[in-house]
Amino acid sequence: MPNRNLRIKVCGMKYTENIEDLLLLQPDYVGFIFYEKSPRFITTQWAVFSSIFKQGTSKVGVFVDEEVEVVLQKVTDLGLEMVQLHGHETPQICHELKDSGLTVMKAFRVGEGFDFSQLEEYVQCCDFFLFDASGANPGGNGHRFNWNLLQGYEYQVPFFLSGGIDLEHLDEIKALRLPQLYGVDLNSKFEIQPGLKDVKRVQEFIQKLRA
Ligand SMILES: O=C(O)c1ccccc1NCC(=O)[C@H](O)[C@H](O)COP(=O)(O)O
Repeated sequence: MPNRNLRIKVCGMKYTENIEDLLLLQPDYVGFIFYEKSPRFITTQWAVFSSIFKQGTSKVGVFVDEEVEVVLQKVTDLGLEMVQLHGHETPQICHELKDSGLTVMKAFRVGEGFDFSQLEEYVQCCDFFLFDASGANPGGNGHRFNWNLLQGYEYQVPFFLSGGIDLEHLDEIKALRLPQLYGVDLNSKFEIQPGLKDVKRVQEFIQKLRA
C-alpha cells in the first residue's frame, strides 16, 4: 500500500497572508518557530494569526531548550495544540509537558551510527517523534539524512519524517515501508525566503502525495 494517508506538517510559517493561503490546502499541522536565532522566528502579532485558523489544522509550537514555564505560557496564550521540542530536552521535561495535557513531539537528528535505543526513555512521554537531519542549526537546515537508517526504529511511537524534503522525494516517500511513519514535515525546500512558503509547490506536493 502506498503512503497516501501521511499527515502533512508545514513548518516555519511567519507571514499572515502566506498562512491564510496555506490553510486553504488544509495541512494537518502548521509549525511556528519560537527560537530567536532562527530566520523563521515568529515576530508577527499572534492575535492576527490565531483568528485565521480553521478546524482540522493543528498549531504546533517549535521550541529549542526553552523553559517549561515559557512553553506553557505560549501554549496558553496562543492556543497551541502540540509542542515540538528541537533541542536537548530530557524525558523529564517531556513528561512535565505531557502531564500538563499537551501533545508532545520530540525531534532527533539522525545520522550514521544513530543509536535508536536512546529513544527508549522517551517512549512514555512523547506522542510523536520527528526524525531530522543534522546541520549547523537545530532545525531547518535543508539537509536530508539516510532514510534507510529508519529501518532500525522499533518502537510504537509514530513519527514524522523531516529534513530537506522536496518535491523530488515524493516517489521515494510513497514507497517507504516504515510502519510507524505518520507524517512528513515540509520546510526550507518550499520557501521563497525563510518563513515565506511557495504555496503552489506545497499544493503540488500534497496533491501528488494523495494521488
Ligand atoms: O526551521 C527552523 O528554522 C528551525 C529552527 C530551530 C529549530 C527547529 C526548526 N525547524 C523545525 C522543523 O520542524 C523543520 O521543518 C525541520 O527541521 C526540517 O527543516 P528542513 O530541513 O528545512 O526541511
